Amino acid sequence: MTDRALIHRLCVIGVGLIGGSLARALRHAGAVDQVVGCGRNADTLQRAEALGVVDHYTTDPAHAVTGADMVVVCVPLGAMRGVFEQIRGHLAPDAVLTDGGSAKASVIEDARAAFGDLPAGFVPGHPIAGTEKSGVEASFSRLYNHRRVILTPVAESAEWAVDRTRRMWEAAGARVTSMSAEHHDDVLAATSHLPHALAFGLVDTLSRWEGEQEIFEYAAGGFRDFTRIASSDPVMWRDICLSNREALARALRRYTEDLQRLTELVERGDGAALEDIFQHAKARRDRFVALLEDKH
Ligand SMILES: NC(=O)C1=CN([C@@H]2O[C@H](COP(=O)(O)OP(=O)(O)OC[C@H]3O[C@@H](n4cnc5c(N)ncnc54)[C@H](O)[C@@H]3O)[C@@H](O)[C@H]2O)C=CC1
Ligand SMILES: O=C(O)C(=O)Cc1ccc(O)cc1
Repeated sequence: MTDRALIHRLCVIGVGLIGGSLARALRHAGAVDQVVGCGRNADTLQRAEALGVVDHYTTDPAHAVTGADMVVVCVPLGAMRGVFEQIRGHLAPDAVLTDGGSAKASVIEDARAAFGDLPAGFVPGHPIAGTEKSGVEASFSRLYNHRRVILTPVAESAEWAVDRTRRMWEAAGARVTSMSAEHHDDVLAATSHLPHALAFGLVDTLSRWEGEQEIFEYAAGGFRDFTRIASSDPVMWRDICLSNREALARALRRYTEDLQRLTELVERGDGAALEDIFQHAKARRDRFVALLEDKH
């Protein structure tokens, strides 16, 4: 007799980069018996089935969650509440309900608005892994390898549910930590939401400068590195910025103040102060990259 898989029936709502990669990783690890995909578009789901990412699919979320012991919602943040409303009353009592959304307080608020009393199986989560690409075609099984996943359990989250969610992400290759949704949103505003807003903003600004054709023609690797994430999905990032408005606005203001100071140093020609900033930043980034490489 073989061991029981960690998950019998996995339901992924939103089979794109994040949901598709999770399904692939769990299949690869032998951690799931059956994967049901759900989305709005039957053509996309059919492609997911053809790629072997899901075994079955349906466009009806209520039907999709029926009989699932693990439900992972991987839709853009603006679609979370609608999905929760559609699955309300159809989850098995012992099912885990988790998500991959990039902001967490808004997902919890959406779940409270949709469910009233939160199910004991509800465990919000966020894989700190992704790319600038979207859709099931961009998904791959190693996406979560050695990457972090943050869980932000609420008071209602049962221990068995948190434990099963943690084991699912570990089976996908990730390292799991927990924190409050508020802390998560502050940290991610600084490390992810701010850089994405800046990259989108920089490319937009330059694209409206006179002679923009020439600017882009002569852009070097540094420009490409800095702006890769401006190729990310605009609707997804609109939703993230709106869902984490307060923390992101605080981060943008702090950054604007420092940028103002940098502008003054350049105008004054204060080479010593500029070099100080650059030395400090280089040392900090080199340390960060070395740490990342250590973990691989
Ligand atoms: N792209 C990234 O690098 C990361 C994204 N996230 C989060 O993961 C979530 C999903 O992002 P991706 O997988 O990148 O997006 P994606 O665009 O690749 O996939 C989203 C899927 O959800 C489906 N969808 C949209 N609205 C829906 C609805 N109302 N009902 C059912 N399905 C619906 C879309 O058709 C698509 O298949 C987002 O909440 C995002 O914030 C988290 C970590 C990294
Ligand atoms: O493309 C990249 O490097 C990313 O930073 C991907 C990413 C996007 C959104 C998240 O919530 C987490 C990771």
